[in-house]
Amino acid sequence: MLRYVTTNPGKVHEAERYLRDGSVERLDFDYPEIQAAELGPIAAQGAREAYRHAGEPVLVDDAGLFVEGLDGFPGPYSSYVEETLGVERVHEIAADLDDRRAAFRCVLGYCDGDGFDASPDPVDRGDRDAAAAAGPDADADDSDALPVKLFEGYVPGRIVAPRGEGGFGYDPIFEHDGETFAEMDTERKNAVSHRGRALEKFAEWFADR
Ligand SMILES: O=c1[nH]c(=O)c2ncn([C@@H]3O[C@H](COP(=O)(O)OP(=O)(O)OP(=O)(O)O)[C@@H](O)[C@H]3O)c2[nH]1
Repeated sequence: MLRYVTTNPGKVHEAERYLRDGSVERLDFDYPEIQAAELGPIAAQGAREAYRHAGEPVLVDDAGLFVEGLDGFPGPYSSYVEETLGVERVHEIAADLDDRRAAFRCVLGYCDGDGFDASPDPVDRGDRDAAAAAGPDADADDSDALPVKLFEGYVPGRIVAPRGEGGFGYDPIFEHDGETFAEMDTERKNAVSHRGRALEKFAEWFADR
């Protein structure tokens, strides 16, 4: 059984379409997240932690909002900023910027405790670089050697005044193609979103392996 490991019901709701054949179940576990400038290393280490906890194949989802005019902030800190400042404050800060372009990114990390053909891609390389930069202690635990396969999704947009009732998180202030994510139904959001794109890549790879 594959476990989709997250504390965020909004993520699970969006993933259901891709995971609905009964072979995946949500596991509500708050795995420890490392601090890093990129999502890849956070998802990779999170997948290892989640696998160690679950003892069966896991998929974790690390996501964030990257605002151009704020040099990518809040990025990997999106969850913390949502909890502390709140989405409305992020919009207020962005409203003063000349450049309100933004992007959502999502990295899914899959770990089954086994080896598989983890052909290097830019995200995988980022993980290795980050592990090297973290110093020798980063490799102290044997589980750090567990291979993790990463899948990335990205969607460009811009920050606008809040509109719409759907979705979760920053959805009301993120506009793509004239609509905010909170104005889209789940199917429409999945068709264009960072998570939908990453899940599509994962589902294709998972079915073929
Ligand atoms: O408007 C949004 N539309 C999205 O599609 C979306 N995806 C993620 N986010 C936000 O970005 C942070 C992720 O943080 P995150 O990956 O650490 O997840 P999380 O802490 O919510 O749960 P977990 O999966 O780690 O348990 C959190 O603030 C999420 O609300 C989104 N906001």
